[in-house]
Amino acid sequence: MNIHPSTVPSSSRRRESPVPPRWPNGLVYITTMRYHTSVPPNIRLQICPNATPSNQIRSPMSSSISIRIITDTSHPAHGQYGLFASKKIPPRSHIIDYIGEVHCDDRPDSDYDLSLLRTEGYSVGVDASRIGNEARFINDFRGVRPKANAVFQDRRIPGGELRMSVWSSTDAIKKGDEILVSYGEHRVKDGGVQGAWKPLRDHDTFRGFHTTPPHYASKDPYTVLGVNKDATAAEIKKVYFSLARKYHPDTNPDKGAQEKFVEIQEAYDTLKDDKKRAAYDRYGTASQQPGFDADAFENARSSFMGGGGFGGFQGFASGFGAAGGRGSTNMFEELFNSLGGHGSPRGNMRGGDIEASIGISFMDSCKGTSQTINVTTVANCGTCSGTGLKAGAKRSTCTSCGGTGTRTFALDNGFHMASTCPTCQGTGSTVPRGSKCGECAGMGQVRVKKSVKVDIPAGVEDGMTIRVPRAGDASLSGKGQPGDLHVRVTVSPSKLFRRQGTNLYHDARIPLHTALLGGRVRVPTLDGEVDVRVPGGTQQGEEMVLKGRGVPSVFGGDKGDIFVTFTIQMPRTLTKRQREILQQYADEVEGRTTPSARPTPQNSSSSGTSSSSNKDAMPSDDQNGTASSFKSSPSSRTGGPLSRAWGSVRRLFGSDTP
Ligand SMILES: C[S@@+](CC[C@H](N)C(=O)[O-])C[C@H]1O[C@@H](n2cnc3c(N)ncnc32)[C@H](O)[C@@H]1O
Repeated sequence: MNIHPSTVPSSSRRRESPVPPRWPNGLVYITTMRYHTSVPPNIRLQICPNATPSNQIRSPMSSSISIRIITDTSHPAHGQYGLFASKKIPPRSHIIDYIGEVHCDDRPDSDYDLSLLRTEGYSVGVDASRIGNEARFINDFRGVRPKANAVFQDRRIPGGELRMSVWSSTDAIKKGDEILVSYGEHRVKDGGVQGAWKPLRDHDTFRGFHTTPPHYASKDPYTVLGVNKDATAAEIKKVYFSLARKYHPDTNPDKGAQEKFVEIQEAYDTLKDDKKRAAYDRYGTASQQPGFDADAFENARSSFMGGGGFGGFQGFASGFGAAGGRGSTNMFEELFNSLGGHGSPRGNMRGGDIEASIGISFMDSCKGTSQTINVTTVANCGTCSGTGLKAGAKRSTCTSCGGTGTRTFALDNGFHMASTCPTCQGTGSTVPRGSKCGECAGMGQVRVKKSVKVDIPAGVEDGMTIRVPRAGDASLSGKGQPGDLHVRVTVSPSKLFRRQGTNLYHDARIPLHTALLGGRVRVPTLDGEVDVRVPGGTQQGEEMVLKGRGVPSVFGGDKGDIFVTFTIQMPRTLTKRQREILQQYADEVEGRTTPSARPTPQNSSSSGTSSSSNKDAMPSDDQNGTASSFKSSPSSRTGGPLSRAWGSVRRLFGSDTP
């Protein structure tokens, strides 16, 4: 079990870029992602492998966009803002990243919450409702234009952070045109766009996106249409028409017809266009993604792969996959593995860490305790033993990524970036239709509640985190180690002690006569109360130290001390006799003689006894032997008139003489 002080990072202050023109007051403009506390450390690591989130990567298009108020009264978002092209934006160009607050909590009221990733049971969003950049002003195309001219596509930026980026689609965006995306069909209701950008919780197709995923053919178009690689344009067209007629959703009531129809459309879109077909033949499915740049791809190939020949994207992809048979030293493999890995090491990747909190009493924090907490973790499905398959069924290689678990596409700056394959969620394989395990719906994993015993060592402090190894989520592959459970400890404050490190501080209230004459006071310790002797002449605020009675250090070492601070309680009223005696005391202190206030014979003798020894004013250890030092001021050790009045004062104000 490991313990460390809370390390919730206080985000360092960064200089942000100047606010763009027409940025509304009251909104915070940021160019780096902010991470909300709802993002667990393991998820944050998946999104941003580096400790510091990268700055907004300035796209070459950043000077081509501007925020404008929508003045067109026919626009459904009239009076609101939109993002416009201030210069021509070429097709398939990276326009901007969607920057905001990365979070894992539910934000049902935000209209600016865009889904970034779904992983390990978490739905990660980027919410730009209060803080964000220009991308938050991008509207939906419905009611504005017949179709969207931009798409969302996730990507890893140089530095490794996962971002949702906006790209122009296959056509250029003209200067002055509004940049419009599709928020997704489900968001259109009664002619208006409602609650846009919110996550689609239970829709497989939209995994990883709140919005419609960018449209690009993810399957082999030749296979989809059932034509040979060397089929002529006329042959392809003929097959397409016959398949389109067969699967058209208007005429085919089958459940899967619409999906098949879309696949056919996508395949035909690729093969009917000579350029697209040639790109597909050379680079595979990656070539159909927005932003794919064949030249940059070639450059990357020659620089990263040493110019070695390979036949196309699929061949390339297998270069870093487990089954590819290539050496494991190419840079892509290293990059991918460092980003969460989709090559062979992924199979053994440990499960995710989970977090929980626990509340304990002050006394338990000092003495240590053991508690059982209930947590919900991801566990391998008991029915299919984590395979996600029905008995006897087999997984098939993911056709979107060729089994690599990663999709690669080109950025407009010439880099190629990896992102988790949305079809297989990085596993490299999919469960064939009808083969899914009924218990876990093909996931191989289920969420289970379990009890975990957490040993809390003596000395733990408020805000510390205790790590319970391997009590977290099961590994995705079922082969790696489970993640850890991080338990944040909240310690309730004590009414008796203040704590500083291993030392404890206690305020002991003592009556005036005990302070003056000495006496005893009951002082709490971690092992029960002890009787502490108060030296006569104790001053307000003086301290006594009970050595070794403090808290043990959680990191090992000696126990601290208890510091007892004396607070003297003054009587609010005095009887006549008390007043007389005090008057006598005052006279003596000030050198006056008042007959009426002179002490009686008994008083004199008592006073004489006390004054002769003056022992009450001397510091002494308590009878339990715990008090080992006493810090007193020299002024408390005065004798003379004070000592002569001791006997009277003792009789009048108290009886607990030492
Ligand atoms: C992400 S914001 C877009 C920026 C927003 N127009 C603004 O000024 O802040 C999403 C919101 O914009 C509005 N919106 C965007 N596209 C729309 C459309 N096509 N029709 C109606 N409202 C739209 C809706 O109010 C929606 O909740």
